[in-house]
Amino acid sequence: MVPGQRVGGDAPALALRGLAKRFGDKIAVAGIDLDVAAGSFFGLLGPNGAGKTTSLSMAVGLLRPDAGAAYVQGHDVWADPLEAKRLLGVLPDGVRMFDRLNGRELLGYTGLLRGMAPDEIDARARDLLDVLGLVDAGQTLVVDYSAGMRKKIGLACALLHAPRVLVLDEPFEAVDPVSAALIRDILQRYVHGGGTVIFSSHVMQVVERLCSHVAILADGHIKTVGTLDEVRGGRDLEDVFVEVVGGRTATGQELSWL
Ligand SMILES: Nc1ncnc2c1ncn2[C@@H]1O[C@H](COP(=O)(O)OP(=O)(O)OP(=O)(O)O)[C@@H](O)[C@H]1O
Repeated sequence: MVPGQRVGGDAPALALRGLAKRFGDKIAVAGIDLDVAAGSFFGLLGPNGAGKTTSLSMAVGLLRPDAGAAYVQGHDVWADPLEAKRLLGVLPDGVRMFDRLNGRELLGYTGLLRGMAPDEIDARARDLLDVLGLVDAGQTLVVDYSAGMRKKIGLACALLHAPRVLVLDEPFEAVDPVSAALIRDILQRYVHGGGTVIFSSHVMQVVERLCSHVAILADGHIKTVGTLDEVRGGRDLEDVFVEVVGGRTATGQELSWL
């Protein structure tokens, strides 16, 4: 039995074992191993095209890996999807929503798919729309939402069934600062209450402020992983990130014609 398959209280919230994906000649994810302990606030960092979305999509059962496995509290996401997905709340990036529903209907539909009772769905939907500042948008079709509003209704859908593990792809992208502060607060309270959050981001300040643990992904490989302090090593996270991913620095000569 591999460690990720341990079921029970001491199982990692999320364990990835040799997860790999290729698109044609492009190796998007090169066989990654990762353990996220329950109760962690885990930030997945990486430059554009590093493989973050591909990794998270495979980890939550949205994209079938070419090789490897993913376990949520010991339940194999692909072999035992019902139990794994019961524990999971997911905010995917770029996955089409049922956007011809309004916000309230989308939450209602999500709750019914989750097997929740209609009264409970109504009460929680009301709370979530209120907290996320979407009450007025409750009657608006999701197709007419702004990018930030779509993120927020997606987050509401992920939270609705009170999952134990949240996997959020770029939850702060396109969200205004007031909403971002609110989402940070909700997620911090969720982790203090024993939940686990794994999220991808490009925003170092958010990761430094929130995360207990960090991994940096580049070219489909995990380059470094550990507690925030271990990864930072007493430096700015941004400096570590640029060094780890091999970023170029400006010479001042770029686009001289501009
Ligand atoms: N459906 C697909 N078909 C072909 N190539 C893909 C597909 N999805 C992802 N890729 C490629 O796989 C690599 C990893 O993409 P991925 O979206 O996982 O990166 P990312 O780290 O999430 O990037 P970003 O920060 O820009 O969102 C990229 O080179 C991308 O072009």
